[in-house]
Amino acid sequence: MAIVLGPNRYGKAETRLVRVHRDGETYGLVDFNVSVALSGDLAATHQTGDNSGVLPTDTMKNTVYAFAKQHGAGEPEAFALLLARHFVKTQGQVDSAKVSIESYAWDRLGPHSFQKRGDYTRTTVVTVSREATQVVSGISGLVLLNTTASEFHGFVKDRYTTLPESTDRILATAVDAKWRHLTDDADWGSSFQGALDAMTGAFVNTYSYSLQQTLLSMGTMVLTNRPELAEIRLALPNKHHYLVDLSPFGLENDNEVFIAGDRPYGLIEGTVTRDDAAPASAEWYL
Ligand SMILES: O=c1[nH]c(=O)c2[nH]c(=O)[nH]c2[nH]1
Repeated sequence: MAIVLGPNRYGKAETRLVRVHRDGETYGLVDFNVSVALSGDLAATHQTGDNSGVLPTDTMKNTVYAFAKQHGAGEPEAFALLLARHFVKTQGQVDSAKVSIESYAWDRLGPHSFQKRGDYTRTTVVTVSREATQVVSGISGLVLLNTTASEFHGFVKDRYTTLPESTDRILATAVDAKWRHLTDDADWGSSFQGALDAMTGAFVNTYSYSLQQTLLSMGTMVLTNRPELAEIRLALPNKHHYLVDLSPFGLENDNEVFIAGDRPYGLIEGTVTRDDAAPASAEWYL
């Protein structure tokens, strides 16, 4: 009886690629989650640790980003075929390359602005006491992205600061907001839609030097457009998109190829208030 190595494969799973295609004033956006798995003559690394036939998974990730720059990223099938054929063609020890891509859809809001497809959640919390009634409406999971018109620089630099200054970056967030009504009587449906349109419009139209600035402009637009509202609270995660350094491959990256970060993320929170509004009931502050 012998104990033998059975079927095996290896690769880089879930490379998060965001590819911005700049076509004049209009920007395209492709959002992929790419997984590569190679199989072939890989016995040596398992049996003796001889890695002479092992293409590092790190290289697979780099290949995804380099190919996205060189060939663009369009239909996921075409991009997957390109990658899979590359690994089989260039690596003699590889018999088979499996490339899986999840593609996330974004709907266009403007020349460089997008909303992630998929429903947000509309929320409400009503509190009735003997003295007062408070109606709070809100939204969560509204994911917005600007491919440009966002900068972040001039910030504090201490001995731990490594963040490069940016004069052109992706700005993306998942809006989590709650707003309180002045009264218990409104056209709730159009009030919600109006608040949503105001938030989205402000995100799209604000040339941003910080997500904090975008937050205030979103809150201000909501209160300006919706006289029935007293106050809005916004929690905006900064969904970071990191520019990939393609210089080791002799490629420029003019804000075209990004790693979509997961965590940690910046979290920017703030309240915007109509200063003559009656104070909220206690629940608002809990
Ligand atoms: O808009 C931003 N605000 C920040 O406070 C911050 N901090 C950071 O690292 N990146 C950003 N971006």
